[in-house]
Amino acid sequence: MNEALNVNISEKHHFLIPSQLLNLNKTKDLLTYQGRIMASGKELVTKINSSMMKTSRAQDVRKDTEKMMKTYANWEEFLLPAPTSLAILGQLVFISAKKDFSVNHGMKDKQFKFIDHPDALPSSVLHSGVPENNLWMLGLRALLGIGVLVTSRGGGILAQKGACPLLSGNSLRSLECPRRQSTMAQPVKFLSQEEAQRIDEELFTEYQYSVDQLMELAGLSCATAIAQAYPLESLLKSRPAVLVVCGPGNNGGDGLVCARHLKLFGYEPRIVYPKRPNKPLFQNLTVQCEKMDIPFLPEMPSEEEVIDEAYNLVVDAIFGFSFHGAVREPFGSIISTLKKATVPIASIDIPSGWDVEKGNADGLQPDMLISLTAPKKSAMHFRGRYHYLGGRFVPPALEKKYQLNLPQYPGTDCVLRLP
Ligand SMILES: NC(=O)C1=CN([C@@H]2O[C@H](COP(=O)(O)OP(=O)(O)OC[C@H]3O[C@@H](n4cnc5c(N)ncnc54)[C@H](O)[C@@H]3O)[C@@H](O)[C@H]2O)[C@@H](O)CC1
Ligand SMILES: [K+]
Repeated sequence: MNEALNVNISEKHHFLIPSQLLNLNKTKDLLTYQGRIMASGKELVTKINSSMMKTSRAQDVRKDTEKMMKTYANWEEFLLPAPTSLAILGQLVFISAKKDFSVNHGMKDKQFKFIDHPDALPSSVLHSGVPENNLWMLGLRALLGIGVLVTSRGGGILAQKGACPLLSGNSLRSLECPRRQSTMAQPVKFLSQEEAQRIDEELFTEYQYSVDQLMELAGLSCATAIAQAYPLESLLKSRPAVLVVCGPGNNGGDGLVCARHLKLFGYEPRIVYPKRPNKPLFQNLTVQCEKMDIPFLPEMPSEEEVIDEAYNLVVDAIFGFSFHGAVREPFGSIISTLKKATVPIASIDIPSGWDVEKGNADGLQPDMLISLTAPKKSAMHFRGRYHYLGGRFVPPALEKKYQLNLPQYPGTDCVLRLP
């Protein structure tokens, strides 16, 4: 068997299975995708056989395997501009794309072209119907805790454990994952409150950064991550309104910067800023927002229904890693209202009101968390959909000193989605 197969697993995603790892005669088992896609062996064999016999023209493919393969394209054309591809054992395993493609059309000798990049092994996984492969993969997955990464054009990673962060890029460069092996062995560090504060201090004193500098990068990361997770076109309300609730410290400052960038990205932020520090940094950030026509609300809407009706998202920039003790007013009431709201909440650095290390099971349960610099211990209790890392400004020497084991950000991106 020397043909690669393209097997549809959902409306949007396709698996590409290289020939050497798939033996149709032995295909008895299941094709699975993280427990979501299941095709019984017999059914799978039938589908695969039917697709293999009808791959000479795209129309045939479309006609006979409508759900399996749609319009054709040379798969190589899609590697650079469109989907993310994965490699395993030095071979391309699958391509996922919103666009349709075919691997059998126009390829020399109908051979599948391998991409030699064994480093990508830990970040991808093959699910084939071959029992031996299944066993092998089960063992490998158990060993490495790896999962499948499926990405789609222009979209973010669809949440897979152990997925190579670089693979969120959409070019062949994304197959390179130079720091992955070390991060597999040493996962990203979750900081204690004291460590977070020491790193913060060191950045300003030893490394001579100004707060404005890092806050700008932190706020930009937050806006970028939000735009990735909640793209404008996905918002349910007709206006892309976002409520940004800012607290009295630097976390609140991150919120102001985030609001400014969200506005530049096309969102309509509105800010609640009840306790404004009397410092030039925060005053300047406030003026910048005002001059960009970002409204400051006179007070927090006290009813959650109002928030749910008017906003697509709430950015929680109330407290960060210096929070401690019981929440004082007016933030106690604000957090209570947010707890009752149903719109997604994106928390900057720490869900406000959470103990920095222990979290808070009865507190806010945000849909998104953007950890800055490195996640704090409380992030282990985060149960929302999107956990991003932002604040790509840590000097390597500082990273090394605190053994942060930060994962590699993709290309020039300032954010990275964590598993
Ligand atoms: N070091 C870093 O990596 C960076 C950190 N940044 C941000 O800075 C944050 C830390 O900022 P801060 O140290 O100013 O602290 P926070 O923003 O976490 O909050 C401190 C403020 O909250 C108040 N507060 C604390 N506990 C309270 C309670 N129980 N009830 C009511 N008010 C309470 C304090 O009085 C103080 O005004 C980080 O979480 C992050 O968001 C970024 O701005 C820049 C880079
Ligand atoms: K926060």
